[in-house]
Amino acid sequence: MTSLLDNLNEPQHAAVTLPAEHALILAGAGSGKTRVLTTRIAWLISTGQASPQSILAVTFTNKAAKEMQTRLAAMLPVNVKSMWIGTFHGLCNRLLRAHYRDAGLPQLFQILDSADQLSSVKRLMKALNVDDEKFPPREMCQFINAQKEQGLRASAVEAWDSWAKQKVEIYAAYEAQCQREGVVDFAELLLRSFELLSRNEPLLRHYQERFRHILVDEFQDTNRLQYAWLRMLAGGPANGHPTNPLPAEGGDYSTAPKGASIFAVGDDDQSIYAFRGADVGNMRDFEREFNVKNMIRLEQNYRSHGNILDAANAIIRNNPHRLGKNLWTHAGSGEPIRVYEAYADSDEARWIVEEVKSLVRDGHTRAEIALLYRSNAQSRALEHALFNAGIPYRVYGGLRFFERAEIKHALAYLRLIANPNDDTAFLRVVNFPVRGIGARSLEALQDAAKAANSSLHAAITQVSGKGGSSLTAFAQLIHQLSEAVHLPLPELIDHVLELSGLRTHYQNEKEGQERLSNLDELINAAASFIAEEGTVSEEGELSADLAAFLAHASLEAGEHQAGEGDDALQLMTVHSAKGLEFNMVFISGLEEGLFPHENAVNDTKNGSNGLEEERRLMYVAVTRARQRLYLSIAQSRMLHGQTRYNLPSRFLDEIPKELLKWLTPRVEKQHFAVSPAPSSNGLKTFHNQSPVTAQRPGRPPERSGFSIGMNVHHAKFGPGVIVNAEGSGTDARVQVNFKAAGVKWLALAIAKLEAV
Ligand SMILES: Nc1ncnc2c1ncn2[C@@H]1O[C@H](COP(=O)(O)OP(=O)(O)OP(=O)(O)O)[C@@H](O)[C@H]1O
Ligand SMILES: [Mg+2]
Repeated sequence: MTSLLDNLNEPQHAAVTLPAEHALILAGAGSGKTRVLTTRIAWLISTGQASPQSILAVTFTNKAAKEMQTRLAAMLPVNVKSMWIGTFHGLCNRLLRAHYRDAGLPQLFQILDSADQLSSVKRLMKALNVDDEKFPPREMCQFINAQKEQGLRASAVEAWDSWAKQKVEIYAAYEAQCQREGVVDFAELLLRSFELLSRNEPLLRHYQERFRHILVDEFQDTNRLQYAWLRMLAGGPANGHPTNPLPAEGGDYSTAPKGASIFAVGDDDQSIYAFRGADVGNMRDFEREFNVKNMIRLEQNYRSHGNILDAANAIIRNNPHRLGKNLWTHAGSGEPIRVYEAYADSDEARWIVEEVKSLVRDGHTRAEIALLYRSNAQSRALEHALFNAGIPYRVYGGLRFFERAEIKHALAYLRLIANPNDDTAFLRVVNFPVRGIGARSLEALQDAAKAANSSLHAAITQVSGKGGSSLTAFAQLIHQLSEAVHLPLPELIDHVLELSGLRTHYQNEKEGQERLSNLDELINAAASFIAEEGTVSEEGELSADLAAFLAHASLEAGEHQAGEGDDALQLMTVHSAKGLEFNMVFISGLEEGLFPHENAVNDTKNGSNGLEEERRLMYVAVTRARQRLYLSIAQSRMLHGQTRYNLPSRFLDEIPKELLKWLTPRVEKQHFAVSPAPSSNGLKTFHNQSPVTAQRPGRPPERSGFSIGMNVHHAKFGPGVIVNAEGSGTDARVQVNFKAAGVKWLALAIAKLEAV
């Protein structure tokens, strides 16, 4: 047993062996928070202080949950699979599955992922004849999710003007639609399970008595509802007001009689989900409300070499509102941080490919090399170059396996087997593969469903004529598929692919080969899912495996993909890299406007400063690296169909110069070789013709002394780079991307612009 505690430093040891009381471990990146949390679970169990069943552990991703289970399994002879270790969504799903009746859900309720939610809202707004320009569906989804994350049902949202009232009405109609269809979105998983427990005293007591130890990783990124959920489970008051679960000011629940102890670990400097409602204030509230006596700080970093850590510390120091801590390491300073300034994104990608190749030649495994970027849109150019170079890579969080169209089609059939009233699934495949059901029949069906307040499936009998008979044939197909529900899951899927016509459809499609192999991969995924997590169906019960697999497909999308065992380069956004570590890390696209993201720079709403959050994100990115860190910049980049010219990110300037090794000369002034080309949206775009060495002058304004790509200075807006130009003589205007002020058009005759 002492071996469990070997290799812990003093504060880590103290944290692992704290008495069963509330505790907050506040510590920087790579200081061993996750390791401490996992070791504490093992220690509690192996010393007999806790049974595996009495532990609830919350991780940020499913990948992290799996890693924790693997580590625990290596430390302890217990069945870790049955333990409650998972994400908030995963744990809530488990709770709702176990108590679906009490939660007012069908047994095989389906989970809507974000894309499903959007299409569900769009469909609803169309049915309600709501102007989607005035109420963009995407914003409606954000609105609905934000309400749910505050614990507010539509009936509890206050609206003062007609615009707000209309939003609340859409929210209410959306709630009704989801309920009718037996589906829940991500935010609903949490709210529904919160309500389930807060309204069901015996059930709450059961779980409160069961979970004696609640451990939460990445606590800084919990939102208000998640915090309230934890607080309730831990034996805080059962929260009298179910529609408003937010903690009352000044509550002190530390004396609650049967309370579990909460062991929370987090890092305020790594809070990167404020834009999605996460609230660092939860750390302060936790400390105050639970009267936390055990506060431990860990400051020794075991992950990164000194130079990397110094860079991270230097960057985060620019944020004013920190709880304050500094990381240090015993490891030597290691190598300098390599910086490459490319003239274009294609050049950046090419350079990364060459570096990766040479790392692999030197014996590094690809799985230990990560390629990080701020936005998903950046991955396309990188993937293209990697694909052409034949480098195996895996994208986390991009277009994910379970989100591919052919997979969603197959899953839609499975969802209809589980629940024919799932209208989202119904509409996805009612005429796919094509079976002659036209828009008019569907409109008639939707009208009938609306009149009868029923699902589309239930309204089929109301539609007459030719459309009606095609719809009836579809209903028969679903019925026929449902009769096979007791087949083992992989066989059921195979059967569905065959009978639905999906397989034939893709066989006849020119480029269908990849889609067909993805569909086969779905069967494999189901088989390995059953092997790993298989459930035991009770007599007469609908296939529990099917329900579990569908939940898995919604919740785990993207976190692991086919061919997991291969040695592949790891591609992901910085957000999805949280908590992970790699020997070699590339951070690409370090440009103003991209990282920090332009939307964030001027964003100060919700009391959270967008730029500070971007800086924390940069801190997360840098601290993923163990041995070597590469930073890259592209002077021009194709994004969303336009070429943009950007300045290097301000975060680069925040790293002390002596830590950096420039692989390209730092050229102060760049001329781009550009030629204007018309684009379909009427905007003028420029395409790079050749590398910067070509030195062809930019286009108009002629003789003005300015050219595209030139660095300039403006008395009010400060430094920037010219990215576009039009007109000539006194009409000449240039578009400048200013480092601090963003992109602006200026008339040269008026603006006091200086070349620098
Ligand atoms: N006492 C120690 N001795 C040796 N290695 C350690 C020690 N503590 C932690 N480590 C190692 O340091 C690395 C970072 O630990 P861990 O991932 O737990 O940090 P963290 O604080 O959770 O980081 P993050 O904030 O990025 O989530 C891991 O590889 C871990 O195994
Ligand atoms: Mg961690």
